[in-house]
Amino acid sequence: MPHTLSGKQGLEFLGEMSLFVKASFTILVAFIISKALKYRRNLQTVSYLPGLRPAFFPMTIPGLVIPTTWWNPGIMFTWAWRFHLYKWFGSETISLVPFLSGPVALYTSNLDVARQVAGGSVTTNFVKPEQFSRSLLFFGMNLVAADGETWRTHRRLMAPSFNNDLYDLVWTETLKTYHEMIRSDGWDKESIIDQPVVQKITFKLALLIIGKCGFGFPFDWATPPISEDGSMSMQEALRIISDTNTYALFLPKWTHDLPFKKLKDMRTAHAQFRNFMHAQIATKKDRIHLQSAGTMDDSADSDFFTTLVRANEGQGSKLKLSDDELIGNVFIMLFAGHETTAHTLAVALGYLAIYEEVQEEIYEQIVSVCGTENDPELSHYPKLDKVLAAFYEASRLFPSGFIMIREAHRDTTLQLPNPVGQEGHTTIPIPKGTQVIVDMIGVQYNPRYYEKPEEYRPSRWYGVGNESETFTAFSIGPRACLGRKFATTEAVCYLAMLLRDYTVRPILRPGESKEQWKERVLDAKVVMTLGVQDVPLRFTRRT
Ligand code: HEM
Repeated sequence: MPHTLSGKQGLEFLGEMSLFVKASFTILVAFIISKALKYRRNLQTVSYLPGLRPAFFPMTIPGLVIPTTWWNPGIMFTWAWRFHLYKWFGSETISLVPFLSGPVALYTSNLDVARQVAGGSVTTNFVKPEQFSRSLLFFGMNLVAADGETWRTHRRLMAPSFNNDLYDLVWTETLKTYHEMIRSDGWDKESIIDQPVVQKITFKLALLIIGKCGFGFPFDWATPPISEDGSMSMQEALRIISDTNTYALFLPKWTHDLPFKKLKDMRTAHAQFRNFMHAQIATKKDRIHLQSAGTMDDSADSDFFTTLVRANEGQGSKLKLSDDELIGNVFIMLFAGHETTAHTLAVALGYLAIYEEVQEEIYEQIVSVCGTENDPELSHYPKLDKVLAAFYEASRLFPSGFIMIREAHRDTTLQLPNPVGQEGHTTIPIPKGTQVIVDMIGVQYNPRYYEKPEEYRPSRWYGVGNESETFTAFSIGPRACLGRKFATTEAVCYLAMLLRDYTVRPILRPGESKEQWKERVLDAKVVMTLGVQDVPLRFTRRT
């Protein structure tokens, strides 16, 4: 017999239902009120500075998976809105206050503000927040992620290795590697070489140069570094680590073991890379022990890998590194030392391919400085300022270190310079825990500093010295990039050889114009650093 509700039961049921609806409604109202109160508090925190009011903070899972829209800017908004963002709000420093979830932050495209937060002086009120440095800490504490006394120790240990002997070696090895590439990839047998993804060669080059010069690895173009079991090249492992770093950063740790292909690749790459580093460290330790015993000459071992391993062994320095710090620094130097340079070289070649007149101007300088027969020498470097400018300008438009995240570790203030044309500044309070993000894309597309910032114009850097702080893509102040001269030495040498021997042109799709190619190809993609889409190029040997 079908079960039916009596009148009394029906009333009770409706009563319970309405109780449930009432309870849900009350919870919803309480939730909305608490969010609204929190939102108001957050607006106070940023002194009601104009800015974005999205649902989520950009560096959260929704920020990563949902494309850039007005209600969810996502991780790419500083790139997607690079021409308008700060104009919209009439300020070079804006706030970002999510109304659903995530911390508040200030984003700045102003260099004076960047100096106040990212300069990294001893008395700084701002530190690198650990939750965002996590992607750099997979393998252990290191120079890039560290702060305070730990940072000072790591920097003091590493900085002396970045000297003229190193740059001499970088130059020599880049020349050698260029010739190896020409021979082993068969470029010497063809007059036209198509590279559908130029990053394949720029990444290989940059990894080999950091490996040879910074670590003394015995690899070359034909036999690049591979994992201990031979199953994965280290270039591939580092690419996967970089591509999947957002999973590692934002997904809870337990999810990393789930049986999805991306996660499996991530685990394999991490394991292979870790084994590779352990094997290299073991080999280096053996050498150091033999050298200490006087049975091996140590004059050739001046690379920073030796410095790190010695510090781990408690030799040669008062500064001791733990095992985790050793492996953390090995990873960071291999990583920072190649991905940044490789992306920027790909971008520079992409722009030079479409701006033929700029390419010709640079070619003429190369030939006038080095001739067409002999390889350039390191002493030519200062005279190849147009080559350096081509690289600098690529790095301005695609700054591989695209955001520098800092957090106030005590209550402090910031001086925000008034808009262009108005003297003075406005001081705003910054409560402890507030994030201040230096938007390097914003800085480098800021019309206050660059005329027609959207244009690729290497000439703006002609004559600008290698150390000049007017060039900001390597950051500023005591925490500026330690590898700047390393990167520019490698880039100038490689570009000088390549552009002297070959013309570079874009590989266009049928019916595609150069302008359309530029729109399609010279577009950013975020991995661990800011990269560029696959750049397809044609190299034609100059006769
Ligand atoms: C185009 C190439 C490069 C660019 C645009 C670049 C950019 C940067 C930026 C913006 C920072 C500051 C990051 C922050 O404070 O959050 C930085 C730091 C650093 N870079 Fe580079 N970099 C490049 C190449 C290199 C190379 C080749 C190496 C090593 C050989 C290197 C090693 C480092 C290190 C160790 C730091 C940390 C310095 C410190 O905190 O004391 N970089 N780089």
